[in-house]
Amino acid sequence: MLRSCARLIRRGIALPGQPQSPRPLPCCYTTPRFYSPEVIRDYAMPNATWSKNLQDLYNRYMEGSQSGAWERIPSYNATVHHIKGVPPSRTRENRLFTRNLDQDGVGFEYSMFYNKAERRMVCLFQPGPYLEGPPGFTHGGCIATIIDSTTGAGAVYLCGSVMTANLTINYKNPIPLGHVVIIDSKVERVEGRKVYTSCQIRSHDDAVLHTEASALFIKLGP
Ligand SMILES: CCCCCCCC/C=C\CCCCCCCC(=O)SCCNC(=O)CCNC(=O)[C@H](O)C(C)(C)COP(=O)(O)OP(=O)(O)OC[C@H]1O[C@@H](n2cnc3c(N)ncnc32)[C@H](O)[C@@H]1OP(=O)(O)O
Repeated sequence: MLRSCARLIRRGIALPGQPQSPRPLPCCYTTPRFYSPEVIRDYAMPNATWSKNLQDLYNRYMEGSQSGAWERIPSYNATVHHIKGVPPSRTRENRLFTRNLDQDGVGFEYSMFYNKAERRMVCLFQPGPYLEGPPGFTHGGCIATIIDSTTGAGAVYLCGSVMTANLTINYKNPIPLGHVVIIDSKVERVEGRKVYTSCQIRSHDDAVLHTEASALFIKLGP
């Protein structure tokens, strides 16, 4: 028992009633074991794994972007590239959770469009086979992730840097893997540092309401 407690403490894991001891980052975070520098790519562009439904919706919003109503949001595989601009190649191992797989089509396949006048961020989403929860359906945590990312991107585009403080989700109908859905989010109001957003997920043809959600983001300092 004593020996296993000592082992936990050595690994920096806090025992009940004890503060967590500082410990160095494991080497997998500090040495480039998992990545080699790669050319930066915009993941929000069509690829061969997109279904006709996803491609058709994308084309429709791209037409909307020609009138200036909608703006396509580029998407890279590290959050820092959104904030600091895009270097020619990746230099860090960290990856954005929704863009962390090397193979197209198996995970989060999506593209976002922003409507500034309506404070809306829309995400066209095709969940791949690696996002399974119940057999054949999308995992609820993945649905939460794409809602957080869409409402969060809407809050960022309106207000700058934010963090999610609260996310409330009503799962109404399961989302079959491979089916295309539209995540339609809106900034409802801004009160001081608080940014209130709402969101609905509907099937690509608008026939099924899959999910309803609201999220609160807090604006961060400069
Ligand atoms: C993010 C940048 C992305 C950039 C991308 C750009 C391009 C777009 C591309 C791709 C989209 C990607 C988008 C990704 C989105 C993902 C976001 C996440 O996953 S964030 C990780 C999960 N969230 C946390 O880990 C937060 C942990 N919590 C905190 O750090 C703090 O609690 C924080 C910052 C939320 C607030 O802390 P305080 O100290 O700054 O502020 P206090 O004083 O506590 O709160 C301010 C006000 O807010 C209320 N408040 C705070 N939390 C609340 C809550 N849970 N419910 C209700 N009110 C709350 C308080 O009551 C206070 O209100 P009163 O001013 O007094 O009226």
